[in-house]
Amino acid sequence: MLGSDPTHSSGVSSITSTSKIPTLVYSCVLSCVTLFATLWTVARQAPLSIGFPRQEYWSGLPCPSPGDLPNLGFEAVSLTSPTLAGGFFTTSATWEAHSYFYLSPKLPPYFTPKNDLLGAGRCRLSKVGAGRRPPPARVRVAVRLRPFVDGTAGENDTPCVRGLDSCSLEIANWRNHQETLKYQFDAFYGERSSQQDIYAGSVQPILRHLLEGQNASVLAYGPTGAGKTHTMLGSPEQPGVIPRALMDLLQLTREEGAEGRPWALSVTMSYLEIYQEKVLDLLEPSSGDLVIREDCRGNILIPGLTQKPITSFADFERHFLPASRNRTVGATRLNQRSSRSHAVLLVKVDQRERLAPFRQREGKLYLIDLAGSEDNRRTGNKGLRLKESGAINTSLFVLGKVVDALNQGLPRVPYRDSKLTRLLQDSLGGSAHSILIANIAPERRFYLDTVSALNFAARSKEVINRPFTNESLQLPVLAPVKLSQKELLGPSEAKRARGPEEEETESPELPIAPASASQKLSPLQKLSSMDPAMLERLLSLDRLLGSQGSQGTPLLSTPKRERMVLMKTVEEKDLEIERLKMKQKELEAKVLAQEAADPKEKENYSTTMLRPLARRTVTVAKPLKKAVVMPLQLIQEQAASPNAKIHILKKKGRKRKLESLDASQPEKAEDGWELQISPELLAHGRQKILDLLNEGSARDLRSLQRIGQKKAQLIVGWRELHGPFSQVEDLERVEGISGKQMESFLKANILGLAAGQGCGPS
Ligand SMILES: Nc1ncnc2c1ncn2[C@@H]1O[C@H](COP(=O)(O)OP(=O)(O)OP(=O)(O)O)[C@@H](O)[C@H]1O
Repeated sequence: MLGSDPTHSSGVSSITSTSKIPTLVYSCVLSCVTLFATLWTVARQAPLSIGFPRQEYWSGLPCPSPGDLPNLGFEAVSLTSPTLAGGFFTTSATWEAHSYFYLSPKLPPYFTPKNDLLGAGRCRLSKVGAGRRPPPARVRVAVRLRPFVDGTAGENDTPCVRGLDSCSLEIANWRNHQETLKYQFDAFYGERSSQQDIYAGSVQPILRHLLEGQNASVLAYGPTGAGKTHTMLGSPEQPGVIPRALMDLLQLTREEGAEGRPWALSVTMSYLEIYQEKVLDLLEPSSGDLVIREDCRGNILIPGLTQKPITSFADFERHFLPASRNRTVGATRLNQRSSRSHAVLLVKVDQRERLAPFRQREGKLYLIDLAGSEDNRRTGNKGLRLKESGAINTSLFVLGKVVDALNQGLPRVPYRDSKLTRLLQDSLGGSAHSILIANIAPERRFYLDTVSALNFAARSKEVINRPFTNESLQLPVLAPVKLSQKELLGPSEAKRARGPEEEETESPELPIAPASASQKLSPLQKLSSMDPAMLERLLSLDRLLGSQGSQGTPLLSTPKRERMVLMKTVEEKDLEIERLKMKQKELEAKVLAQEAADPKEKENYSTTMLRPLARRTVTVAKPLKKAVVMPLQLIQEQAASPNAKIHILKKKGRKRKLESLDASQPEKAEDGWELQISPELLAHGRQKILDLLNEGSARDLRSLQRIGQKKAQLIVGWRELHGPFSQVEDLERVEGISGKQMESFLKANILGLAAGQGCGPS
């Protein structure tokens, strides 16, 4: 039997095998190359063409994202821990795929491994690090390895990462399972480290900067389920960074701000989450998506974000605990209570100097619990969870790009590519003292996430911040503006300007000084740095806008560009006023010249000047309004004559015109109310009203007939912008007061005065 002949069989087989070896090897290599070429194409190209985030694709592949795996210069070192590497890789099919992938000669230069070793046990710094002058404040990076949780450690489960000392750790090398990779950070906290260790070692030291008027940030970063929320929030038994920091900060501010100390201190908190690229106020969930803005000093602001004053830890808990329940969490396969959003707690410390030069400072502390990067193959995310995961991964991907751009000194840092990075703009490469706590998990199934997190952390180490003290002077310049918010804005606007929370804050210890009002009006720009004249105009305009019921953000809180446009408008208005004044002078000169040429006219003119209402008749800016107004007695005399005609001023709509009133028409004479009172009384009444218009406060103005709160504010605003009224009729020029209203106002007040009711404040 052919088949039973071992020799024959083996020989054929042998021959066949021999002849087929190259073909088999070739087809094997080809299929491998094809497989990975396909994966590469799908991951790199498909997302670009069909609009899915690339990160989504990478998260589904059996290897880390290219964004997560640049060669940072960590070099493989000798096998420090054979158990670590061997136990992990020898059975790992994924590892085989990785090694093929990363060692392929056809890989783009991005993946080419570096060969220059820097010495055992040391991470080489990235290129830009070399030769750079010592940074003012490098982002500090700590790594925390959590223990195996809830029996996740199997019998043979060895951790894929282990600590070497208080700053370094090693992890199995995916490139060569005979080696491990060593990383060095500012601090490493192993499985046994307590919440207090992390807090005291890495967070507490930066709190003091807040009292210097500088910003500080603490960010918890890492894959899902690695312990970020545990680190930041903890549990009642093991409180995390947030409660500890608040406890200390409040204690510190109480001590520093005590009576007799140079500064008065106050603390406020805001709490938000970034969920699916929406900024949501956790203290006021109904506020909807909020916008993130930047002021001229590069500070990041969120107008409309609720701020709660806190003076004690109980206060903090009262606001924070219910708000935390508003945070979006959900169950995934990897974490029963997985954060589906990035949570940001913002604590502001305001300081006001009690004595001259009355400086004020503001320090901000961001405590950020980032959502974890997710590999959706393992999370089993579908539907909404998958969508959330896409948003989380995308924003973390942008965070990686931001860190890379900062490290490479690129001219454009893509902060604006996600809400998260926009918010972190002053924490990464900005003005804050920042500490990044990279949380990692020991389980082997987290290996790739752990490597990614460590790489990100190592890259972040190189980011340089430039913290500065946020200090300004309290503003005595506001005093001449007579800034009395309550009075000028009226109750509703004043409430809006103060914000609801301030009602709770107003304490006898911190009276609302002019400067505090300025601060409320100007979170964007410290007013002391502005030209006082410009500031005054801005404040007037701001009040005017407020009084006109403008629903938008107060002027001084608008972004720089919009504010510049408004300031330009003010400038133009000023120019216009100047032009009109010039014109008025010219016309006056002309009139005088005419009078000089024609003495009769002069006589007429001087007679007119002597009469009541003369001002009205000679307003040169409105020459068409010129009219002869006769004393009452004369009019009565003329009215007695059947053919006599008198001229009175009558207005139709906004335009005044001279109407000839036939004295024989009694009903029209009735409209001429001015004729019913003596000229002296008329002149006196007008003058009194004019004085009140020019000198009265909004409250005083409300004592006038037909002037309510809104009109009073309009009048005050107009006066601030244009200066005093030269005649009562100027009221027409106030936006929102029509000619008809002006007329009835004049009539009501003068008649009221004549009837002895008086006008003006009693
Ligand atoms: N150091 C630690 N000691 C004990 N248990 C821990 C530690 N760190 C994390 N855990 C536990 O691990 C689980 C997952 O942790 P946590 O929810 O903090 O992860 P996470 O990184 O915030 O995840 P996600 O990004 O999905 O929100 C929790 O049950 C937590 O109690």
